[in-house]
Amino acid sequence: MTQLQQTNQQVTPDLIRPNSPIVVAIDKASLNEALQLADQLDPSLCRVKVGKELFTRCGPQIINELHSRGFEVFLDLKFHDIPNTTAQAVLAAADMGVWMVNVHASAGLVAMQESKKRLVDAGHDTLLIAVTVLTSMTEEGLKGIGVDVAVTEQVERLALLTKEAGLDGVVCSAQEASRLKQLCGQQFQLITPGIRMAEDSADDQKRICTPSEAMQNGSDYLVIGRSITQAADPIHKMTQILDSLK
Ligand SMILES: O=C(O)c1cc(=O)[nH]c(=O)n1[C@@H]1O[C@H](COP(=O)(O)O)[C@@H](O)[C@H]1O
Repeated sequence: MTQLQQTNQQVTPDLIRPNSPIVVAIDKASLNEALQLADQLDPSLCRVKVGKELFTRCGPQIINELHSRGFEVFLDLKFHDIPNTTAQAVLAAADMGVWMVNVHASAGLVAMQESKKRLVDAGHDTLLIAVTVLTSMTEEGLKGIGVDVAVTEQVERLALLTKEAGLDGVVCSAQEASRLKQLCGQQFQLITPGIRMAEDSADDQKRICTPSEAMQNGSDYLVIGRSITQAADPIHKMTQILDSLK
């Protein structure tokens, strides 16, 4: 580990490791709104995800604030760049002490391998996962970007590439989870957004599942945003979701 990396690393306070598959996507537009929501959530019942909007507005301060409240944080910045840039960005994320970080599998094998190597070399145990095909995409959407195969085929191809690179798992739709567990093994972690209760609006998500379907299919973690964050009572909604998993 270099001196620079050492000095960049945050000392993370003691975090609570919840026995829960739920990761709440805190897709809010300001530090205040994000913390207002976080203060209603319980770090023993869920983890939280910080994505592009919130991180671009608040920077590392939001990570520190969530850590100080005991939350394990998934920093979802979906890095997609040349290998050196991707790997250095992953290292910078891990230096903040986050629980999980992601890249796009379509950045390629070398970018993923290099990212994993820099985490290992720096002694980080941050989980590193790769996005396969966004849950907002359909076969038609893939065709539009020149990928002329079925969504499931592309998801499987990118999951196998991610496994080959030595990453911990992938982001996929829960609709693909049982097939990916067969293909990549039980240890390969499946993080699944696009989770909706039957009564919820799908919004811009295309490949969706209910929480219980997702768990039955083999998801390890359920990323849930608007169903919880835009509910009149987010805690009540989360309790309903947890009950639906019993
Ligand atoms: O990497 C992600 O978290 C992600 C990948 C993906 O394929 N689809 C997807 O929706 N996400 C994220 O998961 C969250 C889903 O939010 P809701 O649709 O509001 O539940 C958002 O923060 C997305 O950025």
